[in-house]
Amino acid sequence: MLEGLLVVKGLEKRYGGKAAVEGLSFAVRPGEIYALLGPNGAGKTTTLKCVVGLLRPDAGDVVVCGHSVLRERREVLRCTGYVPENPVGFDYLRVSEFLDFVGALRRIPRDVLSERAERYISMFGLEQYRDAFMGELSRGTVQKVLVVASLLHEPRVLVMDEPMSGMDPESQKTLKDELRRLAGRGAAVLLSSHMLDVVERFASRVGIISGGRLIAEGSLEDVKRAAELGEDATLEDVFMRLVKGV
Ligand SMILES: Nc1ncnc2c1ncn2[C@@H]1O[C@H](COP(=O)(O)OP(=O)(O)OP(=O)(O)O)[C@@H](O)[C@H]1O
Repeated sequence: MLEGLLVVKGLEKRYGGKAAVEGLSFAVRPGEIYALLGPNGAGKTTTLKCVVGLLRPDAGDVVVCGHSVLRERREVLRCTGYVPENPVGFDYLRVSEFLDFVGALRRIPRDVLSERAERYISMFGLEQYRDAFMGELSRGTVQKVLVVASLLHEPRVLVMDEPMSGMDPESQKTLKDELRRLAGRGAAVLLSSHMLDVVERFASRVGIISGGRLIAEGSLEDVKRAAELGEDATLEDVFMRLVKGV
């Protein structure tokens, strides 16, 4: 039986008649950074949207912090921080207003919110953007603000869809360090990524999906073995072998 802070059980999602995700099961345990990998259209975003209840699965369920996303989405959202693939709206809010808004939504006491927001603003070098409108920020800067917003309520579970895309190397490092720190304190991190070289050094486990199905899972060593590759193989070699058959 799968156990973890986040458990995906027999997930299936269809668009029209076509399955985007089929029979997908995996778990992310406390302290783990789990990277979902796969080619374009493999079903990563669909999976993450099902995890946070943005999409309703056609079969299966996701249990986060012991709560079913089908029946207890509110509880799931309470213990989860989510970074979507594409930024959503809020162009008319200043960065500080957006973070206040998220803090209010999360019912974070004002003084706590202000201390946490300031810590993250300084960590991600966002000081000069406090008064900028979300709509006038560069893509990478919006990404940093969305990451900060997802961390404000100190969630036990983090679900991040390509969180490093568009971020400069310094911010990528900051984010990796912070996610490692949070995982070290018992958080479960689920992220999708195309950055195999980053994931190789960063993730505790990977799940490789193709055509909506999990084709390999485990530590780097595990997936190398699954791909029948030697010690020197990289995650890119594993990916190419398992996904492309080369
Ligand atoms: N709203 C939608 N309507 C119809 N089909 C969709 C919709 N969203 C996704 N799909 C299809 O579902 C499949 C999985 O898409 P998904 O976005 O989950 O893949 P992904 O692994 O996140 O891809 P990428 O790496 O390109 O972000 C694809 O075939 C895609 O075309």
